[in-house]
Amino acid sequence: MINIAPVITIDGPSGSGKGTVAGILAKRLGWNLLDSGALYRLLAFAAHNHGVDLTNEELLKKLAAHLDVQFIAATDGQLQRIILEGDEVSDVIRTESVGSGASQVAALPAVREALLQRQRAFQEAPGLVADGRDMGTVVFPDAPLKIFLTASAEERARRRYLQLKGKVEGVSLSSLLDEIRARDERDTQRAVAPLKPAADAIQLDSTELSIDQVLERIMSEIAIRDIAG
Ligand SMILES: Nc1ncnc2c1ncn2[C@@H]1O[C@H](COP(=O)(O)OP(=O)(O)O)[C@@H](O)[C@H]1O
Ligand SMILES: Nc1ccn([C@H]2C[C@H](O)[C@@H](COP(=O)(O)OP(=O)(O)O)O2)c(=O)n1
Repeated sequence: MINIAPVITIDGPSGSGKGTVAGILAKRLGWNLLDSGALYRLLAFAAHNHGVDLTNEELLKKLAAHLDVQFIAATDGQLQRIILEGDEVSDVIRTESVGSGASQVAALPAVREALLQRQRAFQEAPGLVADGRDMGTVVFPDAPLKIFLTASAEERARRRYLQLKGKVEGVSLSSLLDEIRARDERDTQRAVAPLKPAADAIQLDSTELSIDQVLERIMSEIAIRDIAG
């Protein structure tokens, strides 16, 4: 049977605002949410716990195929919760070191293949908002609305700094900028499903836009296409 639940994809580099915007949109529309980056982060985190090297493609593929994870949807007053092998890991997977590990395992073709069906299974009625790097190019190529969200590396590092300051010890703006640039490089240069806009994506530079302004632009694209009923 053809899956007719519409998908809105939001791809882009780290700190461009994908996760924030996708979460608000999903809530506003009453749609499902796929944070695909969380899957790569969970895999890197699980690999660390199980002593699996981040270059061992064969073992990582098996781990990805059997990843025991539960996404508990956000409710009013509570953010989305992520449970890995019975433990709540929602916060611990958000560090830049797990992000860097995620970017490493994400470059392995067998890992991406193992996670593909798991991601597509999120496409359920009434619709799906999916954020990541290859949502519009590979995972949901038929999505009726694809957004490619960017911002300058300096602005993205500044946002991450404000987000982590006070929560994580020893964060510095200059090291965050270095880490963001290294991740951009790896994610755009890899051979499989690199970070790039789909040919039919709408590109949105959020460097000078507030979160509300980004949402307003996307809502007007949704209205033009009449995809949210
Ligand atoms: N347009 C924006 N202007 C200012 N801050 C933003 C904007 N978009 C997102 N942010 C903030 O930047 C940080 C990173 O956003 P996030 O959604 O996690 O980015 P991504 O998922 O692309 O890595 C968050 O603290 C978020 O509140
Ligand atoms: N669809 C996706 C999502 C994430 N990845 C990889 C590449 C990213 O650097 C890491 C982490 O992604 P995540 O979206 O959680 O990272 P940011 O919140 O943008 O910093 O995973 C991917 O290759 N494909």
